[in-house]
Amino acid sequence: MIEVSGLRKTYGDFAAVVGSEFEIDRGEIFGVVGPNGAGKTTTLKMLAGLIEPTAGTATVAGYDAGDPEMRHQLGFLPEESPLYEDMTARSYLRFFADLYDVPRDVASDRIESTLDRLELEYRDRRLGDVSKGMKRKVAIARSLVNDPDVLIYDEPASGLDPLTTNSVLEFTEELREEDKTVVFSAHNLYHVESVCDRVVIMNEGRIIARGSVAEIREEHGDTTYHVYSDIDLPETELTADGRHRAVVETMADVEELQDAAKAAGGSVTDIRTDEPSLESIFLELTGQQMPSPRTATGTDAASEAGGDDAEPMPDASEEPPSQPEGPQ
Ligand SMILES: Nc1ncnc2c1ncn2[C@@H]1O[C@H](COP(=O)(O)OP(=O)(O)OP(=O)(O)O)[C@@H](O)[C@H]1O
Repeated sequence: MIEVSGLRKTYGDFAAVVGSEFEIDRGEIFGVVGPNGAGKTTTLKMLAGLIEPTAGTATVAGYDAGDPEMRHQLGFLPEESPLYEDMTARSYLRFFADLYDVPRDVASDRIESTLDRLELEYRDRRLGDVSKGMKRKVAIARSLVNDPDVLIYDEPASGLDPLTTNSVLEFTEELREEDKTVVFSAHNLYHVESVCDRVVIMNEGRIIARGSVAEIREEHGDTTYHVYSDIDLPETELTADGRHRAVVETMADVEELQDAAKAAGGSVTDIRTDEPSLESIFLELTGQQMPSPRTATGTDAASEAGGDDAEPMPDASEEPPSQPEGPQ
């Protein structure tokens, strides 16, 4: 569904993206992760045809990224998605559906069912008066008004309260069930771990790891084994709950412990594996810390309830350039 080859973007002497290569299958949720400045947004914008690559190619649904025909197959959610605050969710989405020439009755059904699935209340409330989480959901609904096959979401759940974050991630998974292809960038590795089929980890413009989370774990992370025995051994320590435990890194070490326990007249009673989190692998690969899920999701619950965190009125020109121009 998406093919990227030798994709590169430079600004003067600075390379924001350096020769990316990847393919994304139809119906896949594909994560692009990395620290600030890694090149995630630049990559996504090149896929969406919003930034012209300096070199290389990106094709989406068989079209070159940037081909106007491709836009009909694509829904793009920018990292910041200021909306027309004087419109309601319904009127805003109808407006975009009209711009995409979606027949009125089809648009109404699609908009209502999308808003139902996103559990969006206050559909007739002024967008300037709704919470950040609701605005994000409206922006997500906007990405679907033309029923595209490919969704490119830049940090879809960033800065949302945990409840809204879960609802957005679950919604993303539902899109996969409809055979839509979703590419999303994230700071928060928990988001990636929970929904992505495959990921690329970027750092300083380069892809430094790729694959399913399990594959990345296998290739870059060290699994440790927690071995519990019913007898004290030189390798074991006493845990808080009074058990003898050794922490080792290979199965050969586990077998040695089993032999040692047996030789001492005891036995190994339990073996648990401790898999490294994507977060710790990421830290090792990039040397950079990612925000914890708690920090990254933020706490927007109050604003979700009260809707008193209205963002400043955006200029209409701040609308993402991938979408048709709005009312001025
Ligand atoms: N128009 C531009 N001119 C010059 N440099 C740019 C431009 N756009 C992006 N960059 C630089 O390219 C690098 C990659 O930026 P990008 O926005 O793609 O990173 P990112 O991984 O999305 O980061 P973040 O998580 O902070 O959004 C950054 O160092 C950024 O400063």
